[in-house]
This record gives sequence, C-alpha cells and structure tokens, in this order.
Amino acid sequence: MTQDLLVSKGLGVKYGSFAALSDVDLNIRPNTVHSIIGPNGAGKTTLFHALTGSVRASSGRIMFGGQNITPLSDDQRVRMGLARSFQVTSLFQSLPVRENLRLAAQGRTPWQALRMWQAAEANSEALATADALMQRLDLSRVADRAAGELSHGQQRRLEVGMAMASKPRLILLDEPTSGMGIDDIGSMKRLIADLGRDHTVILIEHNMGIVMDISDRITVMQSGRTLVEGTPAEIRDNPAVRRAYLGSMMTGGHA
Ligand SMILES: Nc1ncnc2c1ncn2[C@@H]1O[C@H](COP(=O)(O)OP(=O)(O)OP(=O)(O)O)[C@@H](O)[C@H]1O
Repeated sequence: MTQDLLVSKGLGVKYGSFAALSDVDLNIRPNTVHSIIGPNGAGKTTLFHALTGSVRASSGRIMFGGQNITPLSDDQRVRMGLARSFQVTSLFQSLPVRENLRLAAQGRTPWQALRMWQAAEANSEALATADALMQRLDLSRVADRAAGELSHGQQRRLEVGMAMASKPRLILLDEPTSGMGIDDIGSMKRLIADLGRDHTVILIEHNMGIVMDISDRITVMQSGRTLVEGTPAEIRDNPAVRRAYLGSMMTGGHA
C-alpha cells in the first residue's frame, strides 16, 4: 500500500489555556484531494496553522514524507514541499502576473523571492515555470497585467499558482472559492481536482457542492476534534455528521 504523504497523531494546539485542537489524527494519501470540513470554530484553520508550522503543536506529532516535521519551522516545511496558498494580500499587487509567478518560482516564499530579485533577471527556468502555470490557470491573457488589477476570481487563481510555483508535494488551500462568482467557482473546482492528481491537496471549503464533487476523502471536525473521516458518500450518509450540521450543510451550496 502507498505510504501516506502526511500523518498527524494526537495533534493538539492550545491558545493560552483554550484547546483549539485536541487529539487530531490525520492520514493524507498522496495524489488525492482531502477536504477538512466542520462548523465555524471547529478548528480547521488552526489545523492548517499547525500543519504548516505557523503555530506550534502543544501535543502530538506530524509526519511528512516519512519524516517528523513537528519541530521544524514554517520555512523549513515549505522547503520540504509543503505549501500553503498565498492570500490575495500577499500577492505583489503592482507587479504583473508573470512576475509574481516568476518570483514565486525563484524562491520558496515571497520574502525569499524578493531577496533573489537581482538574480531572477536571467532565470529562464523560472520564466518557463511561470508561463506553464499561467496556461494551466487560464491567466495567459492577463500575463502583463498588474496582479492588483485582476478580477477577484483571477487573483484567487493566481494565489494558488503562487503556491504551485515551488512545485510542492502537498498544497493546503484555505477556502479558495470564497467570494467567487459562479463562473470562477467552476474553473477553481476543476483546477483543485486536477491538482489532486499530480500533487496532493488538503482543502478547507465551505461549499459542500464542491467538497462532495472533488474530494477523495473528507475529515469532519467539531469542537477541535475529528468527528469522522471517510469518502464523500460515507460522510453524506453519516448520522453524526448530519447531527453536527443539523442537516443544513449537507444539501449543497454554501454553509
Ligand atoms: N489566535 C487565537 N487565539 C485564541 N483563540 C483562537 C485563536 N484563533 C482561533 N481561536 C479559537 O479557536 C477555535 C478554532 O478556530 P479556527 O479558526 O481554527 O476554526 P475554523 O474551523 O477555521 O472556523 P471558521 O470556519 O469560522 O474559519 C475557535 O473557537 C476560535 O475562536
């Protein structure tokens, strides 16, 4: 059987004395889309913070590609191939789309990329990566437009592209469709499903239509703990999940 790409065992996070995450076991198989769902305040974002290293685990262990990454910094985890999509606010708003992607392909984080500004001049490999990503993200038409001038949907696709530029093994996407119109949602959904084939995706998403359509596995969280994990069909039919959502989220559309 293929080894899981990411595993957490007994993962816990405390904010002061408040346990935001307790005893979370995750098994993420390679080349899958694995969604994390749950009501507001369930601990989904805190779980992302713990996996990427932006908050310290107060208990438990995280393994990535067979290595214990629990003590590693967020930068070290990025260098190992664990990427989180950048937020719109961290795009270089005044730079063209191609430059944003080229810089992301040069360094593993925006800040490292910025330091490599000079050396980036002649880097044809990074440009080739940027061009290939623009094609895949349907952004070639706006290659020379400043990121800040793009539509909301295009900016959100660019954020995902910035994460892809470092060619990570695992991409964590936090509500990539939030604030999007219906047309943009369709193309983002196809992009994420596609990413699950040649990368591995962990997705936080409130739109249950998307989650049910493109997830291979789903973990449901409630009050900082894992409620249940399974395939979309198993999750849809699970009585505990239905109780947790009072039926409302399982019928599709937005939460
Ligand atoms: N920095 C913080 N300090 C203290 N408590 C926090 C902090 N960040 C989050 N929390 C609390 O931890 C719990 C989990 O929050 P988290 O943001 O992880 O939930 P979530 O499932 O992502 O929610 P949402 O769907 O609303 O984004 C909540 O009760 C929240 O109020």
